[in-house]
Amino acid sequence: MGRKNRNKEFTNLEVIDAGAKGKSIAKAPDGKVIFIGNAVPGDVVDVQTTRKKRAYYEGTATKFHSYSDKRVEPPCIHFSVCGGCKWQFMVYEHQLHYKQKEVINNLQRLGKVELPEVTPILGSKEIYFYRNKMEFSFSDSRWLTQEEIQSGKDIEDRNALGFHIPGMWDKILDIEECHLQQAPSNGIRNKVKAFAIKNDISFFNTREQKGMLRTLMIRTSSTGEIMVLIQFYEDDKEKRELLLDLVAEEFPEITSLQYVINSKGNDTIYDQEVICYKGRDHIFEEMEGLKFKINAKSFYQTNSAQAYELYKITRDFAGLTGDELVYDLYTGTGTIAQFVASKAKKVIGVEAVPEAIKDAKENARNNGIENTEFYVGDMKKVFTNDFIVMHGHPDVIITDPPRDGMHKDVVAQIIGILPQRIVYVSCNSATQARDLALLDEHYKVTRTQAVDMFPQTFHVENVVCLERR
Ligand SMILES: C[S@@+](CC[C@H](N)C(=O)[O-])C[C@H]1O[C@@H](n2cnc3c(N)ncnc32)[C@H](O)[C@@H]1O
Repeated sequence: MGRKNRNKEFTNLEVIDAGAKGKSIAKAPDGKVIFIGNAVPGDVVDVQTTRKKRAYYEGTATKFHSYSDKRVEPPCIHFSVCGGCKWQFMVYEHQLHYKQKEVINNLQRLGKVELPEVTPILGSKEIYFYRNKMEFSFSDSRWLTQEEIQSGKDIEDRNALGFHIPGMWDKILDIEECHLQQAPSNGIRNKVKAFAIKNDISFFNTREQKGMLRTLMIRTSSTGEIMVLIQFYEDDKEKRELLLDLVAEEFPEITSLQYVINSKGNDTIYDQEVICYKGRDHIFEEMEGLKFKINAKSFYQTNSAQAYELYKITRDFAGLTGDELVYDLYTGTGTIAQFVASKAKKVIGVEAVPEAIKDAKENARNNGIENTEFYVGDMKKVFTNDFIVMHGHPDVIITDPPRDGMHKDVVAQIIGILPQRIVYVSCNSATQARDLALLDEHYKVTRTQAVDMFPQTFHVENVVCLERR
């Protein structure tokens, strides 16, 4: 016996807001909220629910009675299928409005934060082609469009080089043109695919775990350098070198051509040997005369221009006079630490990834910075009383944790040592709000500034300055 379809249909609903995870919001006649993925605030739609929870529904707009004036025609041909730029159909100013609203909402509702005057969110000058790093996956089972399926034809070309279909680990959407990374990113990706097909180099099959080509990573930098890394699963030296030579010949502007042979189950390269085939094994990014060496495994903020803005705000909020001992928690490759170093007495960076700390030390040395020190380890284990005794009591803590926010022991440790000022940089204002609530007894939020690093998505960065009460 088939399961009863519990999905509901609602007609003529006005979409009233956009909320968490980028979904738009309407109210059902029973008063519950409906989260809708394919509508913009201001649209009037019929909705088919796809999921029912105690407090809300999830659904899809099936018919549009009228379109919102917040809509814009998405420039990308892959828009409706690709999960990458979910807000491409919304005018950029409105994207910014909803991002700012989300941050304020989280800080006030989840963090119970008493907010100072909120300055407007800092939008990105470039709203397309702003990313400096993209990763594409190869697959021999390309995602088929509705038209292809309905045509009933036998489809021979199933090779794809592109992005995972949201929620489907084994299906890749073939990408012809992506609007996220500047040239020659699209050219390189399309040529790599064409060369591989022409020379019969097999694409990866996720289910059967076979095939040669696995992933392609392209990194570009503001200095004009380009890194290309091809990850192979099975290896065939002759074919591998043929492909790499074709790419090098076609794109002489590539300054770093590398590869990995990775026959393990997952395709992360962090525990793999990266082999440099042509050029250098790194590229450089530059900011205010500081140079940051980036290798294939290095973390670097993916929107370089907005990262510069974010770091300037962070430095400004830190209010340094040259006398302060600063801790830069979750320092990554030490970019913030080096960016503020000339304004502080000393900066101490802590980070879990050993390679990042190695880069941080090397970059600081190459930049002639002598007042930074970097330490590796899990924050809650490294950032202890003994560490403070050894390295000194911080006047200012800058913290830039991953999406999960700070571990509660790290927050407790900050409360234990009570620095005068904290600058909290966050890519997830919900976890930031949770941590601010824990700090509230001792700290007052004096400044807050949202920064848009990822136009066309619902993601937003937020910087908060906290002063001791
Ligand atoms: C958002 S990034 C910040 C990077 C850096 N501030 C920047 O702007 O380039 C967060 C960093 O926290 C590190 N991290 C994550 N969990 C950690 C932990 N438990 N202990 C220490 N570092 C951690 C990550 O490796 C990553 O480099």
